[in-house]
Amino acid sequence: MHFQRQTISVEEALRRLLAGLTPLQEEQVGIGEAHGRTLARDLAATCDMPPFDRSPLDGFAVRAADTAGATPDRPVRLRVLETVGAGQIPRQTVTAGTAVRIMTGAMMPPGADAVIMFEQTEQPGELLEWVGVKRPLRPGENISRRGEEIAAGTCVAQAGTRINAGTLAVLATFGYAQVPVVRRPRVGLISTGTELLDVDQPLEPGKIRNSNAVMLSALIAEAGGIPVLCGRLPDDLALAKRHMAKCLEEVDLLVTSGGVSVGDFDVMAALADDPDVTLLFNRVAMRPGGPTTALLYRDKLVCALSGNPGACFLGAELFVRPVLRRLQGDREAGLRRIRATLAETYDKPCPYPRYLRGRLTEREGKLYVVPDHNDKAGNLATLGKSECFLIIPAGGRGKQAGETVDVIPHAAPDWRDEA
Ligand SMILES: Nc1nc2c(c(=O)[nH]1)N[C@H]1C(S)=C(S)[C@@H](COP(=O)(O)OP(=O)(O)OC[C@H]3O[C@@H](n4cnc5c(N)ncnc54)[C@H](O)[C@@H]3O)O[C@H]1N2
Ligand code: MOO
Ligand SMILES: [Mg+2]
Repeated sequence: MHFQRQTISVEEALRRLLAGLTPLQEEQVGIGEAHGRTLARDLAATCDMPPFDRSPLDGFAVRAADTAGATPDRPVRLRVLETVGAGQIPRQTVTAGTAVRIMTGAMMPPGADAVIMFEQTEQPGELLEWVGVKRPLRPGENISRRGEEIAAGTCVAQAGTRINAGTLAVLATFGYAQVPVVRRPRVGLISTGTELLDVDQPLEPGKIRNSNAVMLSALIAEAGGIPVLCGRLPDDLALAKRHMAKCLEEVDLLVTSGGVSVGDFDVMAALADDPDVTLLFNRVAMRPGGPTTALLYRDKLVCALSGNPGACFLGAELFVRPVLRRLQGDREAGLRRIRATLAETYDKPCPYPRYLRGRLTEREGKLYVVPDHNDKAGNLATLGKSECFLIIPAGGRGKQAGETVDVIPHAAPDWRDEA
């Protein structure tokens, strides 16, 4: 068994994982299916936005010069030529002494160079043949100019961007009914452990239900992958190899849980000696999840996470999520770190950096992180409440309340599985 292992940092482990990855192929999806997908190409504005000069208000389109000297007591009266609603094309030209009644979003009539809102005219709400303008306007006032926000040809969405509601609005505006996205990575999931029962099975002595598989499925889907459940494996090396090889044929990446430590039955650890395997790492300087392993099996990536639920969750967030983001072309795949003030002392010493689950709170403009003291690698009761990992550096006596620590927020879990 692999008692001698080279320990590498989390950053180095991530570097090794991402180094060999190239984004998967492009495919086209309808915009209705594009939410949560990742753009495969830069997309440009196909027209100016707005595409024509328009009114941002309900009011009157006028010539600013006509409104000089207007006051509430001495309004300037203009003759109203017509009414233009959004979507209509004005027929009249505004000339000296005239105005056009115009609605928000409607095209500006020729001749007009400003808009006055209803509220700044006499008798707003009444349909009259004239309008009394109660203040002077500057030329150009209250007009949204063609192309003022976005000029045609400008890049409006970049390759590698995760498509959210806002991106969808941009794509729709420019007529992208079909969207070029990166194919979603198919991720095989294998749970190792003779002790595992399915979720719907009654407990038996010495056994536990498989909680990692559904947790990992959800995390994979959140990161844009398609989880492919490849079943459970007893702790048998030959069987594990055969099963893994078969599963790998159908997927882009395999994620396993359990069997990475130095136990007699830790099958994933034993694979390190296999001639078909190139080991990327099998010990990371972190707690929990120190024995987290990554390897290439016949050139396909296998992330072998620790079986302990807390360590498995950490491994998935630190390593599997960035791998999936990179496979989808996200150039910034990696771990976003922020700094926060520790709200409660955590003074357990540890030879490696400790990645504690935590929650973020804000008080008087300052960001605090509250560590989860339910931090044994096998504990899972508080997983659902975790918002981030906070990092207690190696050695020393932990960190005192009030000290600053590095924090890795969980990626916003606003991506539900759309597979
Ligand atoms: N002598 C040593 N023993 C251990 C060491 C060590 O350095 N020397 N490291 C410990 C650490 S740290 C961890 S982490 C675990 C890693 O264990 P494995 O990844 O080999 O995982 P297993 O042994 O298969 O299981 C660990 C634990 O998790 C439970 N488990 C496994 N799979 C699931 C699942 N799908 N759902 C829920 N729970 C699961 C399993 O029953 C065990 O209790 O090794 C330590 N030992
Ligand atoms: O690396 Mo283990 O998950 O600390 O117990
Ligand atoms: Mg083990």
